[in-house]
Parts: sequence; structure tokens; C-alpha cells
Amino acid sequence: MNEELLLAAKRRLRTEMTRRRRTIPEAEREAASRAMCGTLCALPRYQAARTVFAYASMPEEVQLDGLLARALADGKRVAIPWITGRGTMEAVELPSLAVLERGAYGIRNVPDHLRRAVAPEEIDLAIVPGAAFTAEGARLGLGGGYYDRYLGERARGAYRIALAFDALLTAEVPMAAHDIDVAEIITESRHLVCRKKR
Ligand SMILES: Nc1nc2c(c(=O)[nH]1)N(C=O)[C@@H](CNc1ccc(C(=O)N[C@@H](CCC(=O)O)C(=O)O)cc1)CN2
Ligand SMILES: Nc1ncnc2c1ncn2[C@@H]1O[C@H](COP(=O)(O)OP(=O)(O)OP(=O)(O)O)[C@@H](O)[C@H]1O
Repeated sequence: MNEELLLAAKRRLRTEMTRRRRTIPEAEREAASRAMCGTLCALPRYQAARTVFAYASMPEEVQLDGLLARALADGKRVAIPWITGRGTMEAVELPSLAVLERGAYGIRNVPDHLRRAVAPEEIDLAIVPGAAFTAEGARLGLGGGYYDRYLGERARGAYRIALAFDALLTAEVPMAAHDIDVAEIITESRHLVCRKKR
């Protein structure tokens, strides 16, 4: 598939899947998010991780505030994205949930005066957001290329796990060479360990 067709196919799927995740009722979203975070925290991978890169959830996403609080309480260093430019981001240390303020694209962020970068090589575990996934670990993001660049070029040693609603699993996600997959997917009902296909 050429690049243009690939991007058009991604855009189509993204529109469909972001619509789908917006329609999940809030109570269901909260329950599903709690179940996913519970599964994640039981994993040795999580328990062994010293630095965890996650994200400050937007309303339609898997709700990670509970996970962020738990990881901080577990004594881990927790980092979230800080958008630095078009398609580029850094990981910044999250000192506590209380400091978060609305930033770019309405996503909550660590305010300037508290911002401390975390070196990408130090990230043990990355919790990756996404609009759609396949059981094999292919991922469709929001279209900014932020995670593909950061995980593919900077934090290459980070182990990648996605938390996703069952409804966002799909048979196929168009993937380009630079698209980054995930090693495991946790949904509210399943834990998938993905086989490397590419
Ligand atoms: N919670 C959270 N934080 C995150 C991400 C995420 O998926 N979830 N990101 C994951 O990458 C990065 C931000 N990604 C973004 C990707 C695209 C747009 C954006 O341009 N949104 C436009 C519509 C874009 C379009 O379709 O042209 C908009 O909302 O109006 C914003 C943020 C970093 N932080
Ligand atoms: N590693 C990369 N190097 C150069 N360009 C890239 C890279 N990753 C993505 N891009 C470009 O960024 C744009 C968005 O890519 P894509 O649609 O795959 O993003 P996404 O995976 O949905 O987003 P995100 O990673 O932010 O969640 C595309 O034009 C793509 O070619």
C-alpha cells in the first residue's frame, strides 16, 4: 500500500474507532479502566518497572489516574508526555496528580515550573494509548506520530503495553514501516501477549 492510501485507510479507521470509544458510557468506561489497571498491576513486568511512562487520560480514553496514583504510591518514577513540537514529545516526571493543568489539545500536563525531563533510555515500561489495536499488537494512534517517533527512535528499550477497551480491538490496522507495535494488550476482559509478526 502506498503512503497516501495507507494514511487514508488509517484516517478512516481512526474516525470510526474514536467515535466508538466516545460512545462508551462513563460508568462502563470507569469499570473497564479499573479492571485493566488491576490486571496490569498484577504483572511482574509492572512490579519490576522502576520508571513507567503512561499518560494523562483524555475523557474518552482508558482512565489511568488510578494507575498513576498507584504507581506513585508504589514508589515508581512516573512520566507522562510533554508535547515539544509537531509530532515530537518528551517524557516528563509526574510529581503528583494534583499538579496537572490543562495544556496543548486540552490534555492535562505538568506545568512549566515543575517540568523535569526523564531520559527515554530510563523508561522500563510504556503504557501506550491508541484508537485501535489488533490482537497481534498493531496499533493505530491519533495521527500525530508522537508515539511512533518517541518509542521507535528514543525510548527503544521500553517494554510496550496497551490498555484498550474490547471495542477497540479490530481485525486489521494498516501499518507503515515506522509504526510501532505493542508487546501486550490488556482489555477489560482479556490479556493478550502479542506474537511478533513483523
Ligand atoms: N492522553 C493522551 N496524551 C497524549 C496522546 C494520547 O493519545 N493520549 N498522544 C498520542 O499521540 C500525544 C498527543 N497526540 C495528539 C495527536 C493528534 C492531535 C490532534 O491534532 N488533534 C486534532 C485533530 C487532528 C486531526 O484529525 O487532524 C484535534 O483534536 O482537533 C492531538 C494530540 C501525546 N499525549
Ligand atoms: N518514526 C517516524 N518518522 C517519521 N515520520 C513519522 C514517524 N512516525 C510517524 N510519522 C509520520 O507522522 C504522521 C502520523 O503518523 P500515524 O498516522 O502513523 O500516527 P499515529 O501512530 O496514529 O499517531 P501517534 O503515534 O501520535 O499516536 C504520518 O505522516 C507519518 O508518516
